Amino acid sequence: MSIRTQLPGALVLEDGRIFPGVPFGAETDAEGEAVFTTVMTGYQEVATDPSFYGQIVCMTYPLIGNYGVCPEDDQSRRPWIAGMVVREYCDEPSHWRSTGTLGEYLARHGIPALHSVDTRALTRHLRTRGVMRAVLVSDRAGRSDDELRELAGKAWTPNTADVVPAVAGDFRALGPKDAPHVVLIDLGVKEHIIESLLRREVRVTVVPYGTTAKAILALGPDGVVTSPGPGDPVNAAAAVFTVRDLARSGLPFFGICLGHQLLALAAGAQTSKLKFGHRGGNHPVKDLLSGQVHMTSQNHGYQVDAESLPVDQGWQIWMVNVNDGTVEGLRHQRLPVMSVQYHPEGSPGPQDNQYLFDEFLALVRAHWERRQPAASVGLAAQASTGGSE
Ligand SMILES: NC(=O)CC[C@H](N)C(=O)O
Repeated sequence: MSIRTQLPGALVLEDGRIFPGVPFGAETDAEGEAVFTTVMTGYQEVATDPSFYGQIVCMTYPLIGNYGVCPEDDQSRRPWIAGMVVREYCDEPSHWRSTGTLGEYLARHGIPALHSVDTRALTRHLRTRGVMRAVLVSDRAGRSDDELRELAGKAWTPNTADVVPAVAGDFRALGPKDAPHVVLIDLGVKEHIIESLLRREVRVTVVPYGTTAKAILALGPDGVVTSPGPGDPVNAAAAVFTVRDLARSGLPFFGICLGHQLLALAAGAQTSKLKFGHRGGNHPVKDLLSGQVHMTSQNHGYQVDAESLPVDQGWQIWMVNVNDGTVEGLRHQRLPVMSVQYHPEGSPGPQDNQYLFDEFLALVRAHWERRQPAASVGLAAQASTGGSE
């Protein structure tokens, strides 16, 4: 028996492969879908990104935990991952913002993790075979490999039901009252999306999953954002009609990740599962209108099927992934509607695509200005240019 097989814990995949490891975090078992992300930093943002709900995340970057955790980096109210798998874990973090270790943090939330796992072999396996069901066991003692394989084969995954209600948030009114008004449909939003909007001095009303288009329009928005979220988009049916009605209403609309997939479904297009998804901080995406390539932060397992998009109804593929050609953004020729499959807010990942919030909010501001009485628009313009007379 090699030393590696004597490690106390293991990640067991549904196809029978076993990856031994040493437990940290909560000493318990977890089930979910095994996926990998290639981001080099941002393990806390990954853990608290609701789109990772029900997934056991393998971090390909080989050293995790070295800068600890801090409350400001949380992207939502708690970590949602089912488990984490890393190569080397650092339990003695060093960073001026750190308030504790990743292990304590995961333990506090009941989430198990493994270190000393051969994450390169695991990643190559998932890339070749595709993401799959898995169980993470902290202590294998008393259970045979075959018993564990059976558990892995029956593991729950977030792909078979509507999992948005598990993560989605409540109603929130944020930002200045007298400002362009964005309504954000929260399907599992990351805080940095909300911060990216508020930083640009708009009013943001966060509404829960299930809010109807009629109720949203009654709030008097100047634009609507539909957030990222977990699971298979076809299961988030409660939002498809809402998105369809809002996109058709003529209001500026920005769909992000799950929001982009729901926009495509609302347009009559189809979505499908990618073999191993896009999760990382350096996915190149080409804007087909400008010809520019941007480095993007991504976390998705599903895609919009390009050939199913009703182009005869004005829908356009705006962006594509340079690595595999998948659809990364949509626009409409007549409606002020845009969507991206990636994360313009980064966190983790590059901030290069923050410009998308500027582009969307330019549409939102134009809508707001059209609604103002002529005299007050003049005053607002004077105030914003520093005019005092
Ligand atoms: N980040 C997201 O919104 C992900 C969307 C969807 N759950 C997917 O995996 O494709």
